[in-house]
Amino acid sequence: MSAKTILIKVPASTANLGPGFDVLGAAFSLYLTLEARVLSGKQPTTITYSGNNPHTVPRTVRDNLITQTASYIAAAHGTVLPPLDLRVENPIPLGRGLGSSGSAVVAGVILANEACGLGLSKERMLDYCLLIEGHPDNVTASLLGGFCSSYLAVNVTKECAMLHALDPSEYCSEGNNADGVHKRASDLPLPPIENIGRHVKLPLSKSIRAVVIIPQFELSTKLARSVLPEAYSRSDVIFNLQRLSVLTLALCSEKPSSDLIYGAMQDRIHQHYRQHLVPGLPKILALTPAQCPGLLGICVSGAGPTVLALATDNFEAIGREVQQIWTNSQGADGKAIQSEVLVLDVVDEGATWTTSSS
Ligand SMILES: Nc1ncnc2c1ncn2[C@@H]1O[C@H](COP(=O)(O)OP(=O)(O)OP(=O)(O)O)[C@@H](O)[C@H]1O
Ligand SMILES: N[C@@H](CCO)C(=O)O
Repeated sequence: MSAKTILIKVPASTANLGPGFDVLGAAFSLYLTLEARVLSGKQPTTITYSGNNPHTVPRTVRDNLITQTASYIAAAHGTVLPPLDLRVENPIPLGRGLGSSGSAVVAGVILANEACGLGLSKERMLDYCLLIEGHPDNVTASLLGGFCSSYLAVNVTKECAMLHALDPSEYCSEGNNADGVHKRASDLPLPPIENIGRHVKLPLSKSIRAVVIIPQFELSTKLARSVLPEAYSRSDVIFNLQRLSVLTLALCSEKPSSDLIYGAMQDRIHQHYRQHLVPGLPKILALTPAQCPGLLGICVSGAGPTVLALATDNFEAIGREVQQIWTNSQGADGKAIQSEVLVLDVVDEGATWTTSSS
């Protein structure tokens, strides 16, 4: 019998870009890659993982985000994921604001589509990604690529809560299908909704590169979302709306202006509420284009703690300025915060994959 091999490549992403909380996202030139060999018979699924903090990544189908996602998609189509030999290489740091969970969810949806031959369109895959991730910014960029602006056409909060309340053992099988641990779509408490989101891809200026400064500590999105208020004042909402509309166009200008962009990347919806989770953040966000030539604007990447500086020049020098502030700040362990600088491009192409039989 011929063996199927699936190769999947998914970009990292940033989200929010300042005022665009849960709206703006961009795909980065940093990729999770996954090779899946479909095994025959009743062999168990095996997962090998290399990358950032590998010991923290679960290797069982029920606990690993990629296989959990793939199993859910399979179950929602009345089938099970076949046994797999999965090899994941992931340079995207976990829990740092570079969309690692979004990339894992995208990889999981594609994996189910290919391993189970579901024939889903990209739009339908996006529906599932949105349903699982719960907010559109990271997964839209990772799946489709580019600089994206998106909204949810359906309020998925309730449905996401239902999905996350499911015990993965209700829809995951360890690959030995003999145990028959799966539910059919009609048995799942979550009906798979269609057309969940809408998005546009914006033509980001080619002269803009992203400097990401990644501290060595993690911050889970769950925690970073839990500290946000339920309601905002009218003045704070207006503050963000005004900047968001200017920012989206200003970032697409042939000659991006720091005079427009720096102020347009200010935010009152999330960064202030999260700053106690990221030591040194107020000082970092106060860096200006006058102090750092080439800097257009600076913000928290996603839910943090990584900092994103958009720039047209002096990328490494800008990264070093941020690093210096962290070196002079104390982390939770009382020590200076070490960090890594990457200079990345926003990539037009999102997730790609090939499936071959040998
Ligand atoms: N490749 C992966 N394989 C398995 N689990 C993963 C993978 N990538 C991420 N995860 C899971 O997602 C968690 C991180 O998700 P979280 O949403 O907290 O942060 P993030 O996605 O890196 O940041 P942000 O959402 O702010 O961009 C990890 O701790 C891990 O449990
Ligand atoms: N918009 C999301 C991105 C992180 O996943 C947030 O800031 O919580």
